[in-house]
Amino acid sequence: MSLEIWDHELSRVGCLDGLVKFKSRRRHQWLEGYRLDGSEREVSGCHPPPPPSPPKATAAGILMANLLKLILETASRLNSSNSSNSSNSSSRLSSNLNCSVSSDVYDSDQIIVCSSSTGEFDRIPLDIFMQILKLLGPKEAAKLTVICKSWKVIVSANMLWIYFLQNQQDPWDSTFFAETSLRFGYPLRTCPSQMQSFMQIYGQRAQVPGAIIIDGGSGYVKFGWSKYDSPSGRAATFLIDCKCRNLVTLSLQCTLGFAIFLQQCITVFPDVITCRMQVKSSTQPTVVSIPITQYGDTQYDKTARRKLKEAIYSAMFDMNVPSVCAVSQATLALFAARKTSGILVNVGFNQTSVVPILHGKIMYKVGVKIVAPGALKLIGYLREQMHQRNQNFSSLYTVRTLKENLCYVALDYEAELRKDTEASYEVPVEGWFTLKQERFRTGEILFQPLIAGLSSKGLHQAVALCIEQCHAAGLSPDDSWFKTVVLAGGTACLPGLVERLDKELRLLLPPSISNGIRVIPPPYGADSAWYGAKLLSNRLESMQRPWPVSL
Ligand SMILES: Nc1ncnc2c1ncn2[C@@H]1O[C@H](COP(=O)(O)OP(=O)(O)OP(=O)(O)O)[C@@H](O)[C@H]1O
Repeated sequence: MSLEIWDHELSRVGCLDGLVKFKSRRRHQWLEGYRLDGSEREVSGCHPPPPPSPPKATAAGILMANLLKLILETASRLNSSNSSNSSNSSSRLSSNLNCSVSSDVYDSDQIIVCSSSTGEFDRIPLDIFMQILKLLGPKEAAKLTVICKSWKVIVSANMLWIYFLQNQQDPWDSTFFAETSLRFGYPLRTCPSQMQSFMQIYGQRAQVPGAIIIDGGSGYVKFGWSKYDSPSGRAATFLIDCKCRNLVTLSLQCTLGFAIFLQQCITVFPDVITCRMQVKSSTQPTVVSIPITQYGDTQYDKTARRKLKEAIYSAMFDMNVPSVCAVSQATLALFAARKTSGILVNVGFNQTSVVPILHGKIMYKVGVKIVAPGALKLIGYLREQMHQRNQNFSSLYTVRTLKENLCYVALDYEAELRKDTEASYEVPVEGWFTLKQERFRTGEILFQPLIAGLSSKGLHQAVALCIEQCHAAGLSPDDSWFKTVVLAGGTACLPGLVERLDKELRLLLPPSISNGIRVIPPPYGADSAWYGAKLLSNRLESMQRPWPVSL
């Protein structure tokens, strides 16, 4: 058999008649025969093999892939002809392939030695072998496991499947997070038990069906498919606010947020699924995020949460959804930052919530804090300031656009007042607008609500109080879980917010507690909860058993 291939480093591989011949483009010398540990055995003028580089779909790769496919076919034929004595088939196949020496296989970061062989392929250095397998792709590589035990060991190497997982749409860390931290569902286990091999994980993930994800925000609902990179669309939900004020569907008195969410379940969600996503609700598992509505730890709050749970079930199952997973928006936003414990600060549409979460569970008994300013208040305050400066605009959309593009949070408010902060932005159709101090005065109401006439705690005070209470509660031997503060919500994208909150927390808290505090920006902006739900829905077990509802 002869084969010629080209690669970016090795210009040619000669005939496969026992020895593999490579010619280095840089050194123009033939390299022949490699020891199995990856170092070359000099046959004629050898040089060290090049470091492994990411494979490219070169002609060389395609040819090599074809070669391996050919081997696979031959091996499968051999395998089936020997199937009458299947227990010995792999060893006979090995001897057919002239096995004699041992091969080295990477297992995660370690190299383990197995005393089997791949016959003539033992002569190929492992890293080149791996490059070839990468070129083959996951489907074809998986087929090679049937050849014999040795091939199975090589092809099952974690490093290969980590590569395949890394090169999927999902970022590698999200795959790892979903598999290690979320795979057992609620309640999350502190220590994930033994990991499966990454080959199994790859195979199982490939079989997980897509789910519909609906993040029912109180201002905007975000919807889309778990298999897609980002939400397919967003729709304003705050418009149904006024309808909800009259909504009395439950015997229980409930908060406005509760009623809005219920209204969303009944009217918005069916519309999103059938009209906007154009899919039959009866065919798709669905993940729903639930805004923080009932945040106390009293019997009344617990009952309200239970009622909400039942209402979600009945609303979703009325739509014939095969399975539903409803998880708090705060928990999902924390997942998006690849965390299962920490303090989630959601700068929401109507209000801002500070939510302590331990192992994926909201710590109501420590206390969820609510501060008044949310996106709506910020927009309202900016509008007021613009009116005072006689700036005219035809819609709130203009104010929102200016907030998103010109506003920021000052690190030192007093110092910022003395600076020239004038900047302009062109809003489509409306034209150019210039803002001065409004640029940072707007975001400042998160820290000093009184500026906008709101008698609420500042965000930093609410977060510091939450951290102190988590510290005092001693819920976990690990004293650092509450030192991770994750921001979420569109308004949390305001530049400077992370730095200011970090600074204020260090000023407010004693060093023994503030040491090690980390404020993390919103992992995916306004879509953080949606991404958290995406991670959850790609979790394997999610699709295989009835899903829990967790508030
Ligand atoms: N980059 C940005 N900078 C500032 N504000 C932004 C940015 N992106 C989005 N926003 C604001 O975020 C707000 C919407 O936030 P979000 O979608 O998180 O609300 P929601 O999820 O509906 O609210 P809730 O969390 O209360 O349910 C809008 O007012 C929008 O102007």
